[in-house]
Amino acid sequence: MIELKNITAFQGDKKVFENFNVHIGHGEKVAILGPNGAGKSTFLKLITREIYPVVKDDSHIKLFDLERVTIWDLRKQIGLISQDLQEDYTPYTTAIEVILSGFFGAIGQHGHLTPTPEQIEQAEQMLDYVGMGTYRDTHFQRLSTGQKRRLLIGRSLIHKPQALIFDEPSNGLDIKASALLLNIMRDYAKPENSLLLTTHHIGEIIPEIQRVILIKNGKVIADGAKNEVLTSEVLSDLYDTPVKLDKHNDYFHIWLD
Ligand SMILES: Nc1ncnc2c1ncn2[C@@H]1O[C@H](COP(=O)(O)OP(=O)(O)OP(=O)(O)O)[C@@H](O)[C@H]1O
Repeated sequence: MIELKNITAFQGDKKVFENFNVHIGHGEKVAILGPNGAGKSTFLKLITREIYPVVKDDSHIKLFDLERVTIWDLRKQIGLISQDLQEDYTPYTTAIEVILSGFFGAIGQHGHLTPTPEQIEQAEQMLDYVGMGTYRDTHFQRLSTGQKRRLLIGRSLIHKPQALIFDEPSNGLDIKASALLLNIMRDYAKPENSLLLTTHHIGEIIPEIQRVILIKNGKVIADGAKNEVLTSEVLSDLYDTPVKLDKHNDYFHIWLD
């Protein structure tokens, strides 16, 4: 479904990746871990076409089995959560407009994007699902960080995408909202749906995520089955910090050693 081959990519003047290779198949659920600055968001931004790789003969990015995919096709296929997206919303967008914008792959609701009555009804149900029903017409600027994040979660799901791309989705969420996020991811993680999650919270790797990719300094240092990749030694090395890892009910927990 997603193939990055021999990718070289920059963020500003910083070369983040050189000959970077990753392949993710249909229906895979994958967690991407790595220290700050490792390249996790850059990887996701290559997929969402927020940044483009250096053009080279032997490199390509294939998305949804297409060499060429328009940004609009892409937005129909994926549901996205990222900090950048949250920052792109204008202050006067209302909560329901944030959700509705997901139908159009747009940031906010503009005059030329007219939702149908069915879409409005679905958006209202989604507001309830993410616990934001009482904020239907509240402006984005009047919401807390976690409330904004709940709206983005709703926005990412409303058009029933075949892949969710969640870049640190739990930023700013309280315990109840984090639990809601885990439930939402588990609900979504059906065999036909794909999920790519970056997180610094190991406990967010839901049981349905079976593959973990570790990135450090722009390189994949491990990629494989969760139970093989995630060990105290490997994570201590990844974060240059001694940590202990434990597993309980198919969830991992980490603490400082
Ligand atoms: N807009 C930018 N201009 C220049 N360099 C950037 C820019 N954005 C990111 N970088 C650099 O690119 C590298 C990779 O950043 P990236 O955001 O992909 O890391 P990350 O693994 O997502 O980190 P974090 O866990 O902190 O979110 C870092 O060295 C960072 O400093």
